[in-house]
Amino acid sequence: MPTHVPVLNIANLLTLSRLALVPVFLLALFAGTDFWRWASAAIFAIASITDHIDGRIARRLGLITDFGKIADPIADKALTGAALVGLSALGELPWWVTIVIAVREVGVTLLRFWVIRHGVIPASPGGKAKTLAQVVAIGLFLVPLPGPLHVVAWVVMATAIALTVATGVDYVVRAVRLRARAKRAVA
Ligand SMILES: O=P(O)(O)OC[C@H](O)CO
Repeated sequence: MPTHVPVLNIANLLTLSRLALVPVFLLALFAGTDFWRWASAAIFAIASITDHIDGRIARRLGLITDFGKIADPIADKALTGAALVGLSALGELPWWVTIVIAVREVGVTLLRFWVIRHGVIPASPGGKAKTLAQVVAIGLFLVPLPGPLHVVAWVVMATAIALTVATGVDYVVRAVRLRARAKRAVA
């Protein structure tokens, strides 16, 4: 692993490109035509794929940075948050779903900054599974599915909500433990 890893490396640039795609995605979602609706789903899919790729590249090329550990989940949350708010604003997803997920995602981000003096809490395997479930659920809501298949979208969304809440609680426990360890170390 290189001793000094530049922050502006290919993995972090991919993460930043995911953030840059958020306003483009929203413009397409609210354009109001079938073509742009499919385009919004495609943009969402492309941006979500960069989430998978940036982590792999960072690990394979030894480009892991603290900036990446913080920016990667924030970029994911900006993309999924924009999609959830957009779908709720369009009346296609109940607001309570968006609010439950948003409270957890903002809360975990604040938690990460709360303990940052003591260390970085990277994405856990559960957190990654949660993001995957959210992305698949949102993708199924974005593409115009025939009525019966909408049930599938809801089953995946229910799984995503359960994982969102469970991993949120897990991060609270991790943050409290990290702080307690750090305090014991200076005592
Ligand atoms: O659950 P979080 O906040 O760690 O987010 C997980 C990331 O989105 C995985 O890329």
